[in-house]
Amino acid sequence: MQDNLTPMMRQYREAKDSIPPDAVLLFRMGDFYEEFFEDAEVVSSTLELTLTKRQGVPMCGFPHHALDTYLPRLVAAGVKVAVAEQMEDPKFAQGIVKRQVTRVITPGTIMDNALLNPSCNNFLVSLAAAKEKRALACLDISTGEFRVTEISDGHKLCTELNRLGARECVISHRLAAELRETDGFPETRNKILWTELDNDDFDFSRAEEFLKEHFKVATLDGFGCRNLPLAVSAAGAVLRYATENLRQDAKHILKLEVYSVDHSLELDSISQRNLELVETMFGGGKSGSLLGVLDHTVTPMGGRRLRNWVLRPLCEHDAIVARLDAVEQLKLDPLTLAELRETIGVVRDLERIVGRLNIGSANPRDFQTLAVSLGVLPGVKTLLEVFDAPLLEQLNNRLELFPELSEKISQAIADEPPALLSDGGVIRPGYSQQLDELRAAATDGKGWLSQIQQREQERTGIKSLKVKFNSVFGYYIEVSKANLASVPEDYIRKQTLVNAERFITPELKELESKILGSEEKARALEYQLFQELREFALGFTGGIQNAANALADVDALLSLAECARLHHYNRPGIFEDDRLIIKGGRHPVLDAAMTGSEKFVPNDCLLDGDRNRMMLITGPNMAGKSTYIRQTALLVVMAQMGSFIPADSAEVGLVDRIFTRVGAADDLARGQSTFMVEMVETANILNHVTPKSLVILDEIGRGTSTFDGLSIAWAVAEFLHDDPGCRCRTQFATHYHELTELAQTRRGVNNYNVAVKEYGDQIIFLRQIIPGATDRSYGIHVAKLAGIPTPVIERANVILELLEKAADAPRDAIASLPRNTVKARRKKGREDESDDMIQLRLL
Ligand SMILES: Nc1ncnc2c1ncn2[C@@H]1O[C@H](COP(=O)(O)OP(=O)(O)OP(=O)(O)O)[C@@H](O)[C@H]1O
Repeated sequence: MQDNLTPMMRQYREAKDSIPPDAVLLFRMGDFYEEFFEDAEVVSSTLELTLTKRQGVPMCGFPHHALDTYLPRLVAAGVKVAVAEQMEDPKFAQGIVKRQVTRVITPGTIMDNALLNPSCNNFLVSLAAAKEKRALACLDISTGEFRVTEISDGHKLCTELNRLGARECVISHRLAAELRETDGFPETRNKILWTELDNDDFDFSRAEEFLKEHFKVATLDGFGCRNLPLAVSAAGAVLRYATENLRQDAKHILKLEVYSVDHSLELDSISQRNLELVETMFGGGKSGSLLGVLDHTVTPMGGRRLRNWVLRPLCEHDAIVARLDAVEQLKLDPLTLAELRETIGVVRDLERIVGRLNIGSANPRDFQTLAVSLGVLPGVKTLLEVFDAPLLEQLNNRLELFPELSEKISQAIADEPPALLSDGGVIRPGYSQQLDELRAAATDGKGWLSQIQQREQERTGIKSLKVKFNSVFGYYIEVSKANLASVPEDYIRKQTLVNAERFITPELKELESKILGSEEKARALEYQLFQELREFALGFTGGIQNAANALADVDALLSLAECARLHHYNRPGIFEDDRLIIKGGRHPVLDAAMTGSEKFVPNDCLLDGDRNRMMLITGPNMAGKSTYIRQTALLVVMAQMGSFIPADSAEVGLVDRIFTRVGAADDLARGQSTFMVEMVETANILNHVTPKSLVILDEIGRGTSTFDGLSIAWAVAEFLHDDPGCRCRTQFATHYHELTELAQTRRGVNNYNVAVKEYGDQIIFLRQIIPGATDRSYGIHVAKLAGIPTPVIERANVILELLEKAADAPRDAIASLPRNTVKARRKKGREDESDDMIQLRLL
């Protein structure tokens, strides 16, 4: 079969065999990238290109210069793409042109700037598993970040996968089968491309050897990998996969860091979404999220770092205080703060430029931006010297300077270099004498020839003397027969014609060798000089990565200080106990958005251990309950990431996890009902909460019958308050007014409500959280505000009155019930419910 193929098709087949089976191959043929067979169908339908057929073979293609447009579209559509380039100039090829797959682009191994989001990391992760243990390695090949951790708690693993926002995950066939069986990682499954690899790729010895070879070390102990065999398996597998896709060693991956997820406040994917930490709930992007308010970073690295801080607040007192000290000093010196932000704003994406330099895909402009970025570092250092906060001093010490490299680049690269090296004009005039001569030969060649012609005419007195060119002799001087007597002795005769003779001179020949091919030679020399410069720059990879890392931290701290300054935030106190006392707290997003006449109403929070462990918040619809409890969680996130917060004062006892049960986002895709989702989320909280956690509950049990819902809500509240494994800080917003009676039997439960004023049949929301319970929801008022027709509103009022009368009985009964009689309570609830139904039907 293979033998019947044309040589070109055989070459195509070989290339296809060398790439993953699910990747499409863009095969360079002259000025086009061509696709064949199923690949042609995928590409034509994704890019809406014409699908043709030649000898029954489906084909599709596009011009080579359209690659930059089409490649991002294919990758964005989730297609894995392999590119096979022509490895020699077809003009000089003997036989069929050599072609080779130069890269395979999958969502996790993107290097092209056009395909990357500057404000997010692009993580490729891998999972390795053995018994109950899991290891997760994450690699951002574009920035050079490479980390690994071992996690035994499946919940934490899901959280971490979500937090990383991984684009692609590599796992062994074996683990994939296991996950499918156990329905592992449900919430992350759809967002990630799962790539299955051979089980052997995760073999410990193979992975260890690969990593040792990559890092050129004899042991991985230096990276902290001792006794972490699973971590080594995951890390080896992911790096090997990435380098295989890149078709080269990723030299800028200089270290592997071992980290622990326990060093940060855990925010599971549900809380990440509910609290709208980095994007709004319904795919609305960053604007409107907490990050949207906090992000005043001026570099892409800083933007990514701050995003990371929001998703990974700290759990350690000293580390938080160190950040707060830095933010405080920066905030107190607004002039230096502004100057630092302006100076750092010049720095471009150093991490990714260094990545491209190492992979060989950096373009001339990357060098220019590298030089400009490195050029501002001395200024940044001087400005930072003003401060003595230990963290700022530490970061300043990590900011190495690179005068040699900046200078070399400034000398070598032209002021406005083209984007492509092949366009020429990249190297600055004066950098290489040889290059200057070649360029001059190419551009000035014609001028020199006419100068020689004029000079020789004057020297010999032969007016008709001409400098000419042909492909046999190159450049020559032609003198007519009549003037031969005046030809000087240094002319060397080459040819005699009927009416003229042709001569050459040593000077003319020297010039000829300079002019001919000078353009091509100039380009080759430019390429060589560029490569030399690249080699030189590669020597600074580690140093630049360190500096970029420190700059990212500085930029993130500047951003927090700027935000604190703009929105009048204050420094929170951080404590090791379980207090959470906030005075005059504001919701960061709403507070920043309400800049008009209507101002956000500040509220307090009092959770300080035994007597104040649970705040039960009742109050009308639309009063601000959800806003208030989310605000509490957001303020804790901000405080623990080292930010000042929108509050008059705050004392935050360290929180280990924040759990939220807010709203009811249906999960129709996974076939779960609203109530089921609510219960799964609640179960997750009850199973994982610890005494150091903060739990935010916005109504529980709304999705089922009133008494089932109330019973569940009641039992959950009791469990959170009483169970020795929980006893956590809780804010519980509810419309089940019966629950307020818990405050009478539970020492740590306190009632609060949201104040409203009534004017006739109108209500005014005061947005103030005040102590005490309420027994009114004003739901019908809100329904009226929403435009429900008057007859329906009137009828609802009548029904409400009846129901309230009927409900008095069960409420009294429930309040007096002991904890373990939920079943009986439920039964009673159903009986009451049916009484209500009978009355309704009678009305
Ligand atoms: N403290 C505040 N200051 C000013 N406006 C506020 C405040 N709190 C809430 N709001 C405004 O009130 C609106 C309704 O708030 P929220 O959704 O929190 O009410 P709710 O009591 O949870 O309502 P429901 O019980 O119907 O879910 C918010 O969208 C916000 O615009």
